[in-house]
Amino acid sequence: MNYAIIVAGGTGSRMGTATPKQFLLLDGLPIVMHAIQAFHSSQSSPEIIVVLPPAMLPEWDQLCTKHRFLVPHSVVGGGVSRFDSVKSGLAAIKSRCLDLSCSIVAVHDGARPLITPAFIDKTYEQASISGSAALAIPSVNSVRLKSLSGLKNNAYRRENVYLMQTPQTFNGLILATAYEQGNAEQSTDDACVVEKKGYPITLVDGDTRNIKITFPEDLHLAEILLSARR
Ligand SMILES: Nc1ccn([C@@H]2O[C@H](COP(=O)(O)OP(=O)(O)OP(=O)(O)O)[C@@H](O)[C@H]2O)c(=O)n1
Ligand SMILES: C[C@](O)(CO)[C@H](O)COP(=O)(O)O
Repeated sequence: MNYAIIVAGGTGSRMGTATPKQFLLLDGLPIVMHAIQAFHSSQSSPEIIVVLPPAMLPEWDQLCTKHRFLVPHSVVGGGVSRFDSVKSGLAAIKSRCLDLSCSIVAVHDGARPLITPAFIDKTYEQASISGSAALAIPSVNSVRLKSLSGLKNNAYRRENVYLMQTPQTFNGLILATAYEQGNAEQSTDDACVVEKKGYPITLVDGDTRNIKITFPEDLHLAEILLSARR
């Protein structure tokens, strides 16, 4: 069984809008609904769990009705950090899946609306082979690393640097076991959490257009990228 956890429980503080960014409109539809739609359209056809800010739960049905959004999914409340929100999504999967080792679970940012079904399917296929599959793109800029003291910096081979995207997709048991660790709350992505538990991460070529909406200018870029698709 395939599952998708779409994390949309953040506040979007860097975006600076009163409405959390994942509910802002992109081409007339809330950003997070684009991501949900892409998973629904994928051949992997996962059961979709959307993690929302708890305060948003009572309004969600009305938002779906307003936008005639009929894609099947369930919703759960998120936590203070992305880590906590993924855990909420995993708890929902655990309550309905008897054997997690037979499942594949993708985690995707609700703030990445331009993901396509083809890239989603690539991660499910690879995770079913190697247990993990995280989208990543190579750095196109030169890279320097700061020393631990922060006082020096040195050139680093950019060929060795990959920028992580989502979805990040895993065998369900691997992901659930990794998220039981108490010392991984600071991890910024799922690959980090899984790696901390000692599992290897398989990188899958990502897409430069699969941007995360973080700052206001990202929304303008997303509009342009979306119109170029048509
Ligand atoms: N407590 C949280 C924090 C983040 N996220 C989700 O994780 C994704 C990536 O996080 P980010 O882009 O950093 O979103 P925010 O945390 O909302 O943004 P900011 O850091 O600017 O406040 C987003 O889809 C966001 O909604 C979440 O589900 N629960
Ligand atoms: C998961 C992620 O999108 C991979 O690039 C990213 O790490 C999220 O980080 P943020 O600090 O929540 O923006």
